[in-house]
Amino acid sequence: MNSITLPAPAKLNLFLHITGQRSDGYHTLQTLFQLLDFGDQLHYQRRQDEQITLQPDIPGVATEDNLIVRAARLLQGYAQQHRARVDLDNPPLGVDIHLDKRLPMGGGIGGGSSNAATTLLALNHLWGLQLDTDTLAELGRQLGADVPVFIRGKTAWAEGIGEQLQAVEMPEDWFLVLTPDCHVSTAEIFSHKDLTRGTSDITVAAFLEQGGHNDCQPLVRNLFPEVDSALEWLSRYGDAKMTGTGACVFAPFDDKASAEAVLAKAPDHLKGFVARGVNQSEVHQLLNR
Ligand SMILES: C[C@](O)(CO)[C@H](O)COP(=O)(O)OP(=O)(O)OC[C@H]1O[C@@H](n2ccc(N)nc2=O)[C@H](O)[C@@H]1O
Ligand SMILES: Nc1ncnc2c1ncn2[C@@H]1O[C@H](COP(=O)(O)OP(=O)(O)OP(=O)(O)O)[C@@H](O)[C@H]1O
Repeated sequence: MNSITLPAPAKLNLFLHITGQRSDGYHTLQTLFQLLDFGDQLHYQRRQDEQITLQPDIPGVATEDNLIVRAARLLQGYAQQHRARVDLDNPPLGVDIHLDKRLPMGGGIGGGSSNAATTLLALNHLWGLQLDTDTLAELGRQLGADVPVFIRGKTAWAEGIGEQLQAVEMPEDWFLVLTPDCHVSTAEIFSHKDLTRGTSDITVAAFLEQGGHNDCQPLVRNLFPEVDSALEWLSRYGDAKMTGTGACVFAPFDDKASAEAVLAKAPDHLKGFVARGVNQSEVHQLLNR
């Protein structure tokens, strides 16, 4: 196989409870990662040398820092180390990558993390590495706390720092996601003195019955008026919440038409998209074919 095209789906955090902080600074949390059927698109073309290229650049993100390039380099290094001992005649591990970016950055919908996960999955396939899911998830974890859920490709309950995952079947609701025009830094929110860090653990059953909240939401609302006004507007039509550390906000709807009807009413400055919640990522469905 010489080329492959795969999506990089977005996720929503249906709730996000911060339950504590570890000695390394990372926060322990509970969340429900809901995968969506909407995202970026990536195309991978094998090269006959060991170079890794990415087009087009993301404005404001240096190529070396791009999670797509970092994921490709990490996998290349891992494969070179582990393959060399087995077979020196392997074809070169190089690739030209093309990115069609649709997801807003810093939106709390996991765009960068999903790009990284799709890249690990795609190159494992394209380069014929046959690494198992646990190995890919561990490589992904080194790139970001949100990468493993996209590697496993299932809507999931998460604990720990977000890496302990348990698949959960959710009703495949439709969501209206609004993308306020501001960029929220995850690191800034997690290091803020006013973040609530002591929410008690709940069970999956308790969440399914009573729901949950997002501990980052009050803080982000205070810091970013754009998020505050998006939440206020969407609350008129549904159960509006923020995802992750923001900036995106969302509400569930029974069907696509209802979600689209609300989006059509949004004031000009409020952009967004309608997507369906899925229990399995489209990436895995395509790779399994
Ligand atoms: C808040 C969530 O979006 C929920 O889905 C994620 O847990 C964030 O995951 P992510 O964007 O992949 O985060 P990373 O890139 O690993 O970390 C960004 C920064 O957020 C902080 N961070 C992240 C995850 C976590 N459980 N505790 C943290 O304190 C760390 O300061 C870290 O430097
Ligand atoms: N391929 C990429 N796509 C998006 N962002 C990237 C990428 N590579 C690096 N980044 C950097 O990562 C930052 C976070 O991007 P991302 O879109 O994952 O945010 P997010 O949606 O808030 O993610 P999360 O929900 O995982 O916190 C961006 O601001 C950008 O600087």
